[in-house]
Amino acid sequence: MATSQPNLYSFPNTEALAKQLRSYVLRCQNAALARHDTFRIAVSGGSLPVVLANALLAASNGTPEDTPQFSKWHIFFADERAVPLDDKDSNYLLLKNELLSKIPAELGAPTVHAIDEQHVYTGDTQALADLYQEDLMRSFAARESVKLPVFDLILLGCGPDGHTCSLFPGHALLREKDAWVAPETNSPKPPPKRITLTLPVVTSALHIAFVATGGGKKEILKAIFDNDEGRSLPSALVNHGAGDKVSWFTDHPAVEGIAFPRRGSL
Ligand SMILES: O=C(O)[C@H](O)[C@@H](O)[C@H](O)[C@H](O)COP(=O)(O)O
Repeated sequence: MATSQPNLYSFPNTEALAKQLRSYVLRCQNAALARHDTFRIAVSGGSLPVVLANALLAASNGTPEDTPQFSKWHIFFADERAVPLDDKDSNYLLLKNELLSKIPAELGAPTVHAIDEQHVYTGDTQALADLYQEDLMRSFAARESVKLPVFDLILLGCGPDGHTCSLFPGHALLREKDAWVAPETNSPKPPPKRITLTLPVVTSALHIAFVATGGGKKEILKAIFDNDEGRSLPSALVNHGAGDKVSWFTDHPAVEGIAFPRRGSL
């Protein structure tokens, strides 16, 4: 467990949030490119792709620091629904529609690691998770000694029950220690079949950001940040496991009445 605390940022509206999220993601990108000339990132579904697109498709100030170098990005999915890639429930389709298809050609194209669609049709969610883990191994485990992949950045959402990725409260998956990617066959949020990064993979990332906006998130954020009973919620477990590597990007309605100290800028 980390001894440091997560960073909780709160902004007046989603435009202000997107601006700061852009700075944050590009700082992570620039540090990663300086380190290993590639930027390995995982993204969630839900409301995140829209906010991310607002952040990244905004006009650059023209400096290299403020420019997404998409050709050096490897984008993975923090979780994905076991559906074909053109299904309305696919996180890949959502990201494609909101962001990937709108990236101007001069910014280059990212390498996107989608699930193996053929294994969606077999209905074998374990095999789907295993194949995605193999994809991660090809990208991260050049050496056999690599125990866990270390993403440069993982971008997450937080559900009204405190779930993140497809890690749901009280689920045995939260105790997974070895697998990098695991199947979920009975998700309380539809569709039921999914694959997800496991908690050790999430907390091993260099940077982890949650985006949670709107008054509908108020109660669950209070439970995560202010109440001891919320400690076992999946999103709280990310906070406890990764400490100040975690940054929450929220708007004011989502954190109304929360005692945990918050900041208004990076
Ligand atoms: O594919 C999914 O279902 C998501 O990855 C899931 O973990 C999502 O991030 C949360 O449910 C928050 O969703 P919202 O941002 O829409 O509240």
